Amino acid sequence: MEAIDSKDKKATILLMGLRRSGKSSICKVVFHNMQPLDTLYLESTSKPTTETFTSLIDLAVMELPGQLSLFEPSLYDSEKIFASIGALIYVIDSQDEYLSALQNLAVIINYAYKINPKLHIEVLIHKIDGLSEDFRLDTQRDIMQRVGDDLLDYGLEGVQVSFYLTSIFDHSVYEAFSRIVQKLVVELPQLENLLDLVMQYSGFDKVFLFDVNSKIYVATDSSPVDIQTYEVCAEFIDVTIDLDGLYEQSEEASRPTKCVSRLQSGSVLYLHRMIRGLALVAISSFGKDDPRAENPNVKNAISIIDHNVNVFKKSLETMWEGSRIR
Ligand SMILES: Nc1nc2c(ncn2[C@@H]2O[C@H](COP(=O)(O)OP(=O)(O)OP(=O)(O)O)[C@@H](O)[C@H]2O)c(=O)[nH]1
Repeated sequence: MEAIDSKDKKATILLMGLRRSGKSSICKVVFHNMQPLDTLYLESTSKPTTETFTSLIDLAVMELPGQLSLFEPSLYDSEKIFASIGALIYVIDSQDEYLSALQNLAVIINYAYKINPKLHIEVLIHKIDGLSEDFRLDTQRDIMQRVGDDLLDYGLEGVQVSFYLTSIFDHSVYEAFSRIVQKLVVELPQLENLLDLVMQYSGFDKVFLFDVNSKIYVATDSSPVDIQTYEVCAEFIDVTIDLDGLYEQSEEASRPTKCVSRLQSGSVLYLHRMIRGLALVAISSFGKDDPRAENPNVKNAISIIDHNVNVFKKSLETMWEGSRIR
C-alpha cells in the first residue's frame, strides 16, 4: 500500500462500506465513465483496490471491500492507512436494512478518529433513487440521529460527520465527490476568490473548475450550485473534449484549448482548458428575450473573457507550483 507524502501533493480518500453498498459502482461510474446500469453485473471486490487520478491535487481513491473485516492485519496495515488518508467516505445502502452498517461505521469512526483526528468523515446515504422524496429526508434524518447517538456513546460527540444523499443514476454522486475533494484542496478559498473575479468581469452566471476526466469540480465561484447548471456544464465537457487523447502530451499543442457554444435558449457556454486535466467551464444564462443574447458584441465580450481566463490560468499555474495538500 502506498504511503502518502505531502511533498508529492497526493491525497488519499478511503472508501468503505458493507458488501454490495455500492463502492465499486461509484468508482467505476465516476472515474471510468461506466454506464450506471452496467454496474449491476460487477463482481464483489475481494482485495483493496486503488484508483488514482491527477487533478489540482493528485488523488487516490482506495476501496476496501465490504467483505473484509476492518482490521484484517494480513491484508493491510489499517493504522498506517488511517494515519495517511485525508478523507474517509463510508457508503450506506439506503435501500437495505442499515442498522448493521451504522454499527460498523461507529466502530470505524472511533478507530479512525483516534489515529487521525484531522480526518474528514463523509457518509454517503446511497442508492436513494429507490426512495420517494419524503422517504429520502426521513432516512437522512434517522441516519444522522443514530450516528449522533452512537458517537455520543463512544464519547466522540465533537466529531464532525457530513452526510450526502447519493445515487449513481443522477449527478448527486458527482456533487458529493466534488464537495469532498474540495475539502482536501488547501487553496480553495483563493480559488473561489479568483473564480468570483472571473465571473464578475466576464458576465458569467456560474463558473466551475472541472476535472475533465471525472466531471468532479474541484472549485467553483461562491454562488450556490444548482444541479441543473452543473449538469449542463458537465455535459458540455463531453461534447467538446475528446477524452481519450486528453493527456497525450504529443498532441497537446494541436488540441483546441477553448470552446464557446450558444444554446437555443440563448445561454452561452464557455470552456477553456487549464493545467493538469482541468477545464474552466462557465455559463451565461441569457434568457431568450435577453437582448444580450443577440448582441453582436458578444464576440467582443469573448475576447475579454479569454483574457480574464488566461489571467486565471496563470494564477492557477503559480498556485499549483506552490501547492500542498491538507
Ligand atoms: N439502485 C441503485 N443501485 C446501485 C447504486 N449503486 C450501486 N448499485 C448496485 O448495487 C450493487 C452492488 O454494488 P457494488 O458496487 O458491487 O458494491 P460494493 O460496495 O463494491 O460491494 P463489495 O465489492 O461486495 O464490497 C450493484 O448491483 C449495483 O448496480 C445506486 O446508486 N442505485
